Amino acid sequence: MNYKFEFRPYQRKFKRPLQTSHGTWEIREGIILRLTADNGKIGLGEIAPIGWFGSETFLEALDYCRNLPDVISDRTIFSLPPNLPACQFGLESAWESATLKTDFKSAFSEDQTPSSRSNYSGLLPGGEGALLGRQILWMQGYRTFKWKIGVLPFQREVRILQELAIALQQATGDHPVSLRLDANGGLSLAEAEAWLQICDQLGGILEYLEQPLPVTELEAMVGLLDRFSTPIALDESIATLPQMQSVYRQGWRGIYVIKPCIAGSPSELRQFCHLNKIDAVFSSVFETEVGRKVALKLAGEIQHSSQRALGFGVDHLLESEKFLEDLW
Ligand SMILES: O=C(O)CCC(=O)c1ccccc1C(=O)O
Ligand SMILES: [Mg+2]
Repeated sequence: MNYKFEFRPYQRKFKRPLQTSHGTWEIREGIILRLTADNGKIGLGEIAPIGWFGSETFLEALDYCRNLPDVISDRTIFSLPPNLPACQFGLESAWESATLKTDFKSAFSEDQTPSSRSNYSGLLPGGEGALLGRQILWMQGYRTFKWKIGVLPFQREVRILQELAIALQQATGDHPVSLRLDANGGLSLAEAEAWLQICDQLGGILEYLEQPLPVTELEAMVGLLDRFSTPIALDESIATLPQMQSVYRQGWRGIYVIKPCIAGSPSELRQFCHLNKIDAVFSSVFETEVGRKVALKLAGEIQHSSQRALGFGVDHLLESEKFLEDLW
């Protein structure tokens, strides 16, 4: 089968630049794909790379799209090299929706993704902003929160964490409350140990510490799993499927943060998660609704038994995605 291939780069601003231990992020750049099958059926897909995180860069993805012909075949879609994981995801998911029994709209009206905010983790603003941000997200219905650490000096962040934890412990309601910390690989071993000691003392509400150490420090992170009761989640270390497979073979039994939009082929991701019993948390890369729908559908197929909140509570951080309506 052949498909007409079209693509549109887009830019979407963060309302406030996002601070992580990798630096500041102001504009999310990505590419929307459109495949039109011979029978007229249309499938959309999204390429939303994060170069600093371990996928191809936006420019590498754009270069790949510019070099594709106007008409492509199934063979092209399923033979992308592993160094283009966000492109693999975008093309294959566009292909899935162009070849599905149902059309794009009805495929998603039967969509099973949870609509209650309590099933999602809300990403807090960095630094002191987390405290007010927590109140706002709470009122919107979030009960799981994620906060980036390794951005401000250690002592300042510890004080903010303690305030956050007290606020969360005092907040009332039936739904369990939890807090995730994400270091984006920016801690030293000594800092990670100090954080984990504090986390262990906070007890129940601390769900996990995400990617405390750089990608190269897997063994040290395995060591942390044994020495502290707060669980460790890998994120940057398992950005793409080959990395997930490698870490799994090396015996990682902590949490896996999966970002479907940069992991690679959705069908291979499905297969990996069905074959291997992993404790998975699905997570956004600030994609638009085109990629998010596919990612959440995958999460629903894979994460069904897990109680963990979906890491897709990020929309409040970005400007509107209305531009999607005028791309074609
Ligand atoms: O996982 C979440 O809850 C929100 C998404 C998120 O934090 C994120 C978004 C884009 C790039 C990196 C990350 C990250 O988890 O490090
Ligand atoms: Mg992370």
